[in-house]
Amino acid sequence: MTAPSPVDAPLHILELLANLHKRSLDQEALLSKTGKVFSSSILGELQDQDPTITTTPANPKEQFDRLMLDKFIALDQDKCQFTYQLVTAMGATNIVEAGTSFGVSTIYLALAVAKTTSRTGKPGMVIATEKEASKAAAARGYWAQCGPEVERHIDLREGDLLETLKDGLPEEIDLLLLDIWSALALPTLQTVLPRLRRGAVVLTDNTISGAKGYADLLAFLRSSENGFQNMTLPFSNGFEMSVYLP
Ligand SMILES: C[S@@+](CC[C@H](N)C(=O)[O-])C[C@H]1O[C@@H](n2cnc3c(N)ncnc32)[C@H](O)[C@@H]1O
Repeated sequence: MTAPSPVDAPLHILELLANLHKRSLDQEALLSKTGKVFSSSILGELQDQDPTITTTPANPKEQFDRLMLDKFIALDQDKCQFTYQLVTAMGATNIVEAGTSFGVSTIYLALAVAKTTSRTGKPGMVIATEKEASKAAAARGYWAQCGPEVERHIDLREGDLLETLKDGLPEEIDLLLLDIWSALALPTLQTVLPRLRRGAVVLTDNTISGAKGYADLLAFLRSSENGFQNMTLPFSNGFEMSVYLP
């Protein structure tokens, strides 16, 4: 028998999360033959399905971004629940999320931080990041539906995260969630790295199926001189848990 959800939250939030995960999976099923979205390689599959989509080799990134504008691409529900458990177990209160999209994983992070801050009295914040204004606005709408307990623990930084994460990070970060286009993962880690505390955790989505795109990140994480201990957790498509022990 499957264990019930570990997420301790009011019913309206659990129902909202279930609904958002379903919408995300429905979109992904339509979007990709493999059922998952990893990188701009999705463009070829999209064109097969809808010949009206034109890909211009000169600007595949722009085309990809346009196609992703209304897509959730939410972190899978079991990975979100695991992340919630981990954040709670660590007592993590300073978290960076790259990226945020419509804010599904952010809700789990904020719920876990809220729980720890109310127990310990420590301040805590999820620094969320999204470059698309329309996605950021929708995410804020979902967080408002969750209520002030969730909203007040999220600092959403709109724009390119390589800029928005440059300043104003807490002295010590407990956890970094890398749920971002693979090419951005290593630059994001390098931006946040100076603030990672000893014992901080970096979680990276899809490190089995996306191993090619993540080659530079995985080489960095697995190089002994960079201070990470890594394990690929056996979730669908892989979920890398890297503990920073320099
Ligand atoms: C996989 S989705 C994140 C899903 C989210 N964690 C969730 O579970 O709902 C990645 C998001 O990163 C955003 N993104 C891509 N490049 C970015 C950048 N340079 N700065 C900030 N956000 C970016 C995309 O617009 C997309 O919405």
